[in-house]
Amino acid sequence: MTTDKTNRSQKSLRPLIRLLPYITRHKLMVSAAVVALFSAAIITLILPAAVRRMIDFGFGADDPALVNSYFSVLIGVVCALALASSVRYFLVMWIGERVVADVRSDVFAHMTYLSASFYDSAKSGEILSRLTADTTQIKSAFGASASLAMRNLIMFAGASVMMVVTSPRLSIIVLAAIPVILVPVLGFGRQVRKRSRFAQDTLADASAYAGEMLGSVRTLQAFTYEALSAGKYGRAVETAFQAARKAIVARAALTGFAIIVIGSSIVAVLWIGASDVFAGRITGGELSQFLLYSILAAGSLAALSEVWGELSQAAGAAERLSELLNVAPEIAAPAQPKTLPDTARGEIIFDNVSFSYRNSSTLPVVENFALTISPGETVAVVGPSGAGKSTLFSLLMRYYDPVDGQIRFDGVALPDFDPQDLRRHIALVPQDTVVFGASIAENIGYGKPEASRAEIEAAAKAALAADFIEAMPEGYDTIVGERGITLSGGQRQRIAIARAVLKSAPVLLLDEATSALDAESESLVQQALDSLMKGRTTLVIAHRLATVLKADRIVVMDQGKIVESGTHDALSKADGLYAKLARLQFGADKKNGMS
Ligand SMILES: Nc1ncnc2c1ncn2[C@@H]1O[C@H](COP(=O)(O)OP(=O)(O)OP(=O)(O)O)[C@@H](O)[C@H]1O
Repeated sequence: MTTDKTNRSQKSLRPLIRLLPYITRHKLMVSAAVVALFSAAIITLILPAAVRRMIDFGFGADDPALVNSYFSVLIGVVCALALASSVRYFLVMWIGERVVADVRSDVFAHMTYLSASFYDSAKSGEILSRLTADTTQIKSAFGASASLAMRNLIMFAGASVMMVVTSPRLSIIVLAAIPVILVPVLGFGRQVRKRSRFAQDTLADASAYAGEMLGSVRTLQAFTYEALSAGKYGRAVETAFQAARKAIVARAALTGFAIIVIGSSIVAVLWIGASDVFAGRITGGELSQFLLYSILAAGSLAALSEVWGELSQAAGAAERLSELLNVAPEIAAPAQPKTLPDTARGEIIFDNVSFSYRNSSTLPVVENFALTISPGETVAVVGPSGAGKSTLFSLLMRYYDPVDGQIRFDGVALPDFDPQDLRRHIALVPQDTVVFGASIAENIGYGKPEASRAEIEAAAKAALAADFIEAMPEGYDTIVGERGITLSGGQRQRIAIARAVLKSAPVLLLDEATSALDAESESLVQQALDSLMKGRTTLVIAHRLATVLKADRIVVMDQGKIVESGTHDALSKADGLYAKLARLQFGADKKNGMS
């Protein structure tokens, strides 16, 4: 997604066009900024003409009164310039900040809708880097650079016209130098663009690595991997530095080159101009005026060459953000989605479903899977690791669509629903509960965003979590997760159960924890689950004998297929895969398994 595209479409500033809608949204501010830009440029262009008149008619005619009146007008001009410039600065920076804020929110919002298959191959650190580093580049482009470019373009055009008006002869010398400057500038610009995109890509890769490492810092320390990972990150940052260095070298060379060409043509103009004054072809004032205009024109051109580099960098950043915005969610709502009533029954049918993950080998992970789960029924799925049990859940939640066959919820095929509507009717209690860096109340509230505090507390009670929550320093307002209190495995699970209670969905997907909870936590979790499962269609990936004993039916999966199904007693007698698994996983007899 990154470096492989490094060399693609770097020839233009075209990616910036994608950002135009973000700018045109603020028409008033943009028009005001353009007015301020033009005013500041025009006022600056008046100055050399005023200087010439002062020299020729004030000093030349030995008229101090005229010089005095010029100076007082000049103070007024300076004030007007100051006002126009500060208004321009404010408006232009405002637009830059606004555009970046809008782009950031849009990219993040878009990312939250992308499908599981996108995240199977994407790196979250890299996306974060795009959200922060790339948008910052765009800010500087739309804030400073775009306004500089416009101001300098206006100045360059105005100053060039005024140069020709002042002295066509001298103008020819200056204008002849322009192609000599522009051609290499464009060449260098391309180099800068290519190299800075490479630097940004490398940095994004390094950020992805840092994010992954810091996210699992305990594992990193457990394997004494500190020095190795620091070295790896250091090398990645070094590569980014080297890439940035190359971009800087190209820009430095560009700046030096521009100054030499521009400086020499100014000296040449002065030289020839001086002899013209001696020969009486122009006045001293005209030469000063011409010189000031050519300095303005040259200054604008030099600034433009720098701005070109910055805009090119921003184009790279915009291109990378466009890539993200162009990824369409694979799982989307149909044009006319069917809706599930609040009283949905919760009947689930897997109709000869086959599925394989696109990013791994083409071997089917689920194959011809056929299962009907009646409303209110509890089905336990057991099977060896990698059999495809969790994949069933992913298919039912519609993170992925089957390659073949169909899954139906209350008789309607899943793609006929809006995925959000479908997911609102399924409560998932995962094996590893994710606890967010927020208060306990907010964490439980994930089950139902509009839930009241009383509902949240009732859900916690039903999940047998109220006691440990109330014992915490700030009760339901205690911050947990990142930078807060870390919860134990059993506590996390009860938070997940509370979420599911709050959600009160007709279908419950339960992925039992494999990690051994202590006997007390386990019995609390089990009790909480028992009351949650009542009256709901439940599909449970079972790791405990207690669960399989309670299930209405047990389905045994191996290599994506159902190999056996029935009750515990019937399957134990059959002496197939279940009997083997039961001996290994749940212990040889019921007593062991229940403990
Ligand atoms: N996101 C994914 N991308 C590619 N392959 C995947 C993905 N998730 C799972 N797999 C593969 O699909 C197969 C089935 O995985 P799944 O997680 O469904 O098995 P499971 O029965 O739940 O295993 P366990 O009991 O160990 O959790 C495995 O071979 C796994 O490597």
